[in-house]
Amino acid sequence: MQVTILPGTINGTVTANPSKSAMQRAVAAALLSNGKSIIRNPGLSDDCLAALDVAEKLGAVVIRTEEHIEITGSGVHPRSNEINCGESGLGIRMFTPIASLSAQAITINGHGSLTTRPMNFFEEVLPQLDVKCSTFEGKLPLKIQGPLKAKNITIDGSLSSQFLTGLLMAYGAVAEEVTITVKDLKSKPYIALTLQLMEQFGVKVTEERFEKFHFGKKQAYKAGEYTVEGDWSGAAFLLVAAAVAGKAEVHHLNTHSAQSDKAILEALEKAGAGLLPGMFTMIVEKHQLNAFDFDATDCPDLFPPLVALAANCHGTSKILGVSRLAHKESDRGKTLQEEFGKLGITIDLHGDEMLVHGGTGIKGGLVHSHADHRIAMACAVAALTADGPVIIEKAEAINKSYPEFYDHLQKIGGVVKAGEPQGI
Ligand SMILES: O=C(O)C1=C[C@@H](OP(=O)(O)O)[C@@H](O)[C@H](O)C1
Ligand SMILES: C=C(OP(=O)(O)O)C(=O)O
Repeated sequence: MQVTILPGTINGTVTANPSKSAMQRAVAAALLSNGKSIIRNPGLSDDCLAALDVAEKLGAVVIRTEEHIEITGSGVHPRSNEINCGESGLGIRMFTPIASLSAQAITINGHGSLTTRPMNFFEEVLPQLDVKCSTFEGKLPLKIQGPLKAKNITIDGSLSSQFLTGLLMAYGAVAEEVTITVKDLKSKPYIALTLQLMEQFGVKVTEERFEKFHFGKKQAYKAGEYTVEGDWSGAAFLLVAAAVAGKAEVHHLNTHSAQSDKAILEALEKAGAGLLPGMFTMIVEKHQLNAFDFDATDCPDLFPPLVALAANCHGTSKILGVSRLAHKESDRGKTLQEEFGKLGITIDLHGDEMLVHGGTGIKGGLVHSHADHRIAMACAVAALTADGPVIIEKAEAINKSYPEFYDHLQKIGGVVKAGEPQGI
């Protein structure tokens, strides 16, 4: 699907979409709880729907109503010997250790970019926990057979925090007096989010400097009511749109959230945007913007909106953490360089550093999302200050995390047209 975004001014109010990171974790915790959990403000992006499907296949009863989702869990009792995590990195890395809690042999699959993302971690780690595990040359499909035994273990956290999230969630159901030790953990705030969610579902883990995670007496997840927070990762695009092209008010954003991507506020502040934070609302408005330096190692999903911001800032912005992007839905450092290059913005990649030469003027043109939701959204934001329309190919990629994105962009004043521009 093609979408065309016209240059123009932003001015409007919108409510943030639900966080898929929070929603997926809540679905997993509800599956592991005994009894009925109610998830309010549920996310319905593709990654969230895949999580609900996996939870059902692993034994939960899921009922969707107009306002909320009920998940009745009783631990892992697979109804199928195959699960599919769609395109979700978090989904597969979280549900693999969870599915390993059962003694049943299970094949775990996915599609699209997930089939190219590394899964060797499981082959190295799960056998240490008495789980048989094989991959196809480090990639999907994964074949596992548990039951997982929670033991003292040391793992490498440098590739992705998602593997640790999966182990923590699974250990929460069975662990007793054991410690997970992690070396070189990246994306730490995502682990803070995992621990917070586990505690909300009744499981407490003692954490030391994000290196040691200790489980004391045996605990059990407790079913309950959970409201999914607004998503800072998706809202970052709207906040940048406001900073470069007008003004916007975004509701349902918790400034005390554990979500790593609320760090977009620091970058906006460094760039000189006008910020008016409330407890659950952010107002951003356009001011003169200057180049900024920002370390995105622990919030890698911010790279695409940061690049859209930097393209509008006078001077060269430096963003650290590019090596974290190689195994996302696309190789995002290179994808951003290629697609923003088509819009006249030069990006240099030097090791772990990205340099964005901004303020040189954004050109209209034809770009491709590479089936990566965050690339489609970054290009849409860049279009607002371009000298002509930007046509985005494979624009439906947004459905992975933020199906409401184009509607929300329109709500705050963006002009979005399906297909190629006509008579523009
Ligand atoms: O736990 C999560 O919800 C996520 C963790 C991050 O992955 P890494 O830990 O691989 O950086 C992030 O990029 C991803 O979009 C969501
Ligand atoms: C990388 C992402 O998600 P995941 O790893 O869960 O697929 C993302 O949402 O940008």
